[in-house]
Order: sequence, then structure tokens, then C-alpha cells
Amino acid sequence: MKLKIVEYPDRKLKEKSEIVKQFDKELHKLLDAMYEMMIKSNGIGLAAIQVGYAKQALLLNLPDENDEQSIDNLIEMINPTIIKTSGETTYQEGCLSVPSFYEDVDRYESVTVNYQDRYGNKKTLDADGLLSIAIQHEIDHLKGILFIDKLSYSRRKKFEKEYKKMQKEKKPSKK
Ligand SMILES: CC(=O)Oc1ccc(/C=C/C(=O)NCCc2ccccc2)cc1OC(C)=O
Ligand SMILES: [Co+2]
Repeated sequence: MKLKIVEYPDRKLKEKSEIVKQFDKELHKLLDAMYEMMIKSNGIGLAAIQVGYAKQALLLNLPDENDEQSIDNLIEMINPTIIKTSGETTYQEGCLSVPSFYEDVDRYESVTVNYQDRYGNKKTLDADGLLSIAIQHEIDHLKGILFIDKLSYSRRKKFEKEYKKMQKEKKPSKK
């Protein structure tokens, strides 16, 4: 399964992802391919839409206290829904689909999430800190929302200016 990261401004990223009904080999192959892609790209979170699959599936693999990303910390969330939120926090987020751009985003401090694992077993997770931020960021992807969509008007303008400049640098104009 050869995957490619879908990058802003591709409209595919605005699609709403479908509920996963089949917890089958196809799903497992997708999750495994997403994991390879996420680690290869230095990501700590990845939603299926970011590799072109509009399915409600996401991966989280945060570095541990000595900054190592171990597969033991891998969390696979299928059909996640946030059922409780509390507090507020701000963090400078980045996204594999919006390369080289980082901005402060306001999120809930803590969340409780219901989801299913790759076999369809129902799970509940209480999260705070970076894990809570990552969960909210990835669940937004399933709703077609990017972190840049949550920026204030002025910061969004700053992003668009910087992004255009970066794109020009990448592909110098033909003239
Ligand atoms: C050049 C470039 O694009 O850099 C990157 C940007 C973002 C990322 C990864 C972002 C990522 O995993 N985001 C998951 C969502 C999330 C955001 C904030 C906090 C928790 C979870 C990786 C990059 O690549 C390198 C080499 O650092
Ligand atoms: Co992202």
C-alpha cells in the first residue's frame, strides 16, 4: 500500500471522514501503512484523510519522557468521539499536511474520548497535556478541519502570506 501525504491546499483535506464499519484486513493494512508513513515523516499524529482515505481512523504516537517514540505508545483510534472536555490550553501546533508552518492553537486542556480499536473493541480514554491536544487536532481532521482553520483572522492572513512566499520559493516562477 503506497501512501502519499495530502498537503494543504488540497481540498481532499476538507472532506468529512466516513464511519468505519469493517474491522478487517483492509483496515489493518491501512493502519500499518499509516504508521510507517507517520514515523518516516517524523509525525506524532496522523489521520487517514491525510493519506487520502476519508475513514474515521487516526494514529497517535507521542514521544515518551526521554523523547523516544516507541510503538508501545502507539494509539490507534477508530470512530472516535469526544464525550467530555474541560479547561483550556494553547500549544504551537504543526501538521504533516501543512509542512513548515507552526502556530498557537487554543484547545481544551483535558478530553475523554470513546473510540474503537482495530478489532472493533470499544475503549474510553481520559487524556490531558500533549495527548489531549493531539487527539483534538486529529479528530478535527476527521471533520475536515485543519489547525490553520482555527486561527484568528490576523494569524490566518499571516499564514496565507507566508505560505504563498514558501510556495514561490519551492517553484520559482517560469519567467
Ligand atoms: C518541515 C516540516 O514540515 O516539519 C514538520 C512539521 C510537522 C510535523 C508533524 C506534526 C504532527 O505530527 N502533528 C500531529 C498533530 C499534533 C500537533 C500538535 C501537537 C500534538 C499533535 C513534522 C515535521 O517534520 C519534521 C522533520 O519535523
Ligand atoms: Co494534522
